[in-house]
Amino acid sequence: MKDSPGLTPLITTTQIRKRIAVLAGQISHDFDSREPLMIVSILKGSFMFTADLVRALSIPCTIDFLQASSYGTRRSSSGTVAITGSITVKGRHVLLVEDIIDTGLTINRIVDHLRLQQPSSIRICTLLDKPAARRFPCTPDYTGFRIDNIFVAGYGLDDRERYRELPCIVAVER
Ligand SMILES: O=P(O)(O)OC[C@H]1O[C@H](OP(=O)(O)OP(=O)(O)O)[C@H](O)[C@@H]1O
Ligand code: HPA
Repeated sequence: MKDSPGLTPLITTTQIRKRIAVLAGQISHDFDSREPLMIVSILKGSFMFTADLVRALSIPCTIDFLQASSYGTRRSSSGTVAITGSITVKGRHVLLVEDIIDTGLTINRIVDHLRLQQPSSIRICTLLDKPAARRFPCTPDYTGFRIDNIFVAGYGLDDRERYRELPCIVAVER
């Protein structure tokens, strides 16, 4: 990890790799008999998780992206989610891939947005879950790690656009 004051290691690269292998096994098993799974990666935060997850799957999939932004350069949600990108999910089995579910606002907005198109199913896979921070109900179908209500960065997640490139998850001092 880069030598930066205020960053405390929380989840190592090895722990992430091992957990993704388990998640990918579960997802591959659950969607085995269906048509290609439609992976929808929620940018920016999930770019690294998505890249590692899809390489560990043993089933066919397609990969699309939506960008959702509500934090901007803050450490708390602005309360509104800007969704950009246009994808077609009608009749598809969709797996939303998130880096983190915190208040739950972003994932709820995205699910509502995509349901209008009548997909066959929508499931949620998140690397990190912060249940103690939830303000909008959401129970992910696949979770990498449950964490306390602390601000984290690395492995795609940012603190004011910094640290996305770290290969591990760190806690950020407030
Ligand atoms: O559950 P919530 O409280 O809505 O928080 C989770 C969302 O917040 C982050 O996105 P952000 O808006 O920071 O955009 P980014 O992924 O581009 O960093 C993260 O990537 C999730 O999408
Ligand atoms: O803890 C977090 N870190 C980075 N981005 C986030 N978006 C919601 N929660 C977080």
